[in-house]
Amino acid sequence: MAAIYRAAYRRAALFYRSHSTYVRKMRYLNKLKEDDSLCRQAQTSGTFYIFHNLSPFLQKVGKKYSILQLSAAEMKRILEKFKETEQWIEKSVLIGCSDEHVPHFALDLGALERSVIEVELKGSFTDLRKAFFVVDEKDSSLLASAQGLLRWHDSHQYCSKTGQPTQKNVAGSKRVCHASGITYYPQMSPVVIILVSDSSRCLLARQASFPQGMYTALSGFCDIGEAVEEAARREVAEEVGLEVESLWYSASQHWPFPSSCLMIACHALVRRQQLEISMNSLELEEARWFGLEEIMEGLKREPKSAKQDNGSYLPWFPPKQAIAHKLIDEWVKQQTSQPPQVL
Ligand SMILES: NC(=O)c1ccc[n+]([C@@H]2O[C@H](COP(=O)([O-])OP(=O)(O)OC[C@H]3O[C@@H](n4cnc5c(N)ncnc54)[C@H](O)[C@@H]3O)[C@@H](O)[C@H]2O)c1
Ligand SMILES: [Mg+2]
Repeated sequence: MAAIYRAAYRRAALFYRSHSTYVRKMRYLNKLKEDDSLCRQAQTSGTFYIFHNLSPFLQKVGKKYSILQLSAAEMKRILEKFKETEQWIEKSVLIGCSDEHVPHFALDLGALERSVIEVELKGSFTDLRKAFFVVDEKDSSLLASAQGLLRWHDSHQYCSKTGQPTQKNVAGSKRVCHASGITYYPQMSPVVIILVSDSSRCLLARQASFPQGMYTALSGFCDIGEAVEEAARREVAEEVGLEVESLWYSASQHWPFPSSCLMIACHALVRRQQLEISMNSLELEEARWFGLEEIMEGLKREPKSAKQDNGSYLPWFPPKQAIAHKLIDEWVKQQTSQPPQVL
């Protein structure tokens, strides 16, 4: 028996020595997703981020907003206040873990009285459209993915083939319809976002629904069967009537509005021979070229200071939490650090 334990100990020690903190963490999370009883046990020692009808709970200290992590014991105390049983904990979804393998869960308390929780925990459930932009950047991506997963569960309670209820696994990484045997997995919609440039200017556009004065890069949902490159070329052609000459990938981001998009951000150069914009006015209100100076001024401008005395608005661009901001920033860096490219 002792030999078996020694061998197991040696294997564990080897695993710890030969894998980084990151690898161990990812392996642990993967195990929690696959193993219901391990995950149920993890819920008793994990921390909880709470939501109310998809709005995350925020606390304000001075001018700073932060998200609250409840311990399992605090979570239990809140639920007991409502005479709700711990069964509620089963509704939570796994959203990550610390380097020390403390698992993090998100739980939507939408069925409970909102104001009672707010008074008890000294904070407020805040619409994600505000919360996303006022918390620290790492917290905004955590809120976005937690809300995305909770939203997906909320809207996939029934099997689309049989109409029967689906059941989530403990971690919330899938739902199963036991009548049909179909397994459903959380989904995101791929969206391309493209910053078009003619090498000395870049093209930004606005939709009529945008806040006044805000311009951003072109974007669009990928069609089924399309590669990212094809979607990017099609969107540029559809929205502004230009043909992309070359395209390169920059970065990606999970974007929670209106619901779970995977933003795939690219830079594109268009043919110098055809720089005339032919805007699709069903989708866009305005699309135009911006020079470097105007972009640099727009990046410094706050939405609040964009309104002029005559009622018109000076251009401003999405905040740093949006991947469009990164694309615009990168374009400025290209312009200021490299000689202009000749097509
Ligand atoms: N994070 C950022 O920096 C950033 C910047 C720009 C746009 N976006 C996001 O990109 C998304 C798409 O941008 P867009 O409005 O230009 O797209 P778009 O040009 O494809 O037009 C939207 C239209 O596409 C159709 N559509 C096709 N597939 C869809 C799907 N899976 N979900 C919803 N609608 C679908 C609908 O008719 C919708 O009205 C938006 O959700 C927007 O919030 C994010
Ligand atoms: Mg679009």
